[in-house]
Amino acid sequence: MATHEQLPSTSSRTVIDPTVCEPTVSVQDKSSKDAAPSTALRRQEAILTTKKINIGTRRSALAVIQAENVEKALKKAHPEIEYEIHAMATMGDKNQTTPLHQFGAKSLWTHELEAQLLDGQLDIVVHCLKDMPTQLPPNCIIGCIMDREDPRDAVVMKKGSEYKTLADLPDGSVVGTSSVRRSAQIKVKYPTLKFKDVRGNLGTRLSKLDAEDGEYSCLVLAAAGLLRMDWGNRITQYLDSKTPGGGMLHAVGQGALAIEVREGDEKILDVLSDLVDESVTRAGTAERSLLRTLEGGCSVPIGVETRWIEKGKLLMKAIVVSLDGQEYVEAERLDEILNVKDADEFGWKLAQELVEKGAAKILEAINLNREVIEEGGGA
Ligand SMILES: NCc1[nH]cc(CCC(=O)O)c1CC(=O)O
Repeated sequence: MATHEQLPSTSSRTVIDPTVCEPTVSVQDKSSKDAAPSTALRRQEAILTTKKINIGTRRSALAVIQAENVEKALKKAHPEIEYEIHAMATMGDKNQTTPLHQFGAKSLWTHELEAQLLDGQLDIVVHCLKDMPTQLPPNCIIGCIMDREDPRDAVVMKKGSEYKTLADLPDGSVVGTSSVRRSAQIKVKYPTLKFKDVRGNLGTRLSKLDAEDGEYSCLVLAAAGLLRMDWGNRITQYLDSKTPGGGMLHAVGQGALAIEVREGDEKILDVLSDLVDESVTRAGTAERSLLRTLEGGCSVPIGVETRWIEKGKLLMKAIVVSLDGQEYVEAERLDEILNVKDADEFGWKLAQELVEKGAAKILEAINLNREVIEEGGGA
């Protein structure tokens, strides 16, 4: 059963309708927060008593850049507070050989950091929203979803390649990706391409691609990671629903940064409220609600694309694909989304639409015959 992103319990924040579903995880909704009369005063007090914030992150180059971006934004909003970044290796970073599906849930990238957060050694943890499980552990919540880098997937050709797009590649060319969402969607449009797993952080993956005796013709990666690393010049094609010759939809949460905090840590929530991007929070919440409704605890090859058509009107497209690309179900929905609760319901409704169109059958077949149903492999 799907459960909603729970909102913090103070009256100043929106509360999910408990009759719809049991709340488990929280997202800070700035609009509802600002509505509280005593907010300004309480925030001022909280900020005055917060002296230092310990920021946790994975230790890959990309993760550290992301944490530094968060630190920069926090310093700008609250220069009086001291910040320290603690970068640590998670299980996913340490073990690059065990097939991802043997680890089970995505918490592979988040577990150790969450343990330190709950212990009090860390005050906030910076994550790619995409890497966060849709159900967080008890007492952990999303305190802030920040602005979003380009959410699209992108093609990176091997250095010196004469090709630019997936359509250019000769039959049998090998595309490097560990994401079944990517391979399944690409198979729909380009059935003659082959796929091979590629693991490691972004730098490692690019050197595997460029190696002289390398076996990959190209990689498909999140544009966001490449752009944050300043490797945007390696991108030869962006993939989205409108890509000529056949596009694809990105992962839930892709491109957005999220900050995880201890539930009830009002001081930290108040400090973070300056970093909240409301549009991204709502779009990200809708995407996660769709995933939570469909996945039933497991990762699945589903893609999404969200776009604000005009103020308050969100368009979401979604696709569920069989692993071989032979079957897929698509749906889209346009609705007025004024807060996180609307966004949560919106994602749930689009998931229902996909199920009605046959997504459940595709997902069932995948769950019965599970292989690497995991997004990515670390960055
Ligand atoms: N799977 C790992 C991962 N998690 C987040 C990103 C990219 C950055 C982002 O989405 O914010 C990546 C790399 C990739 O998929 O290419």
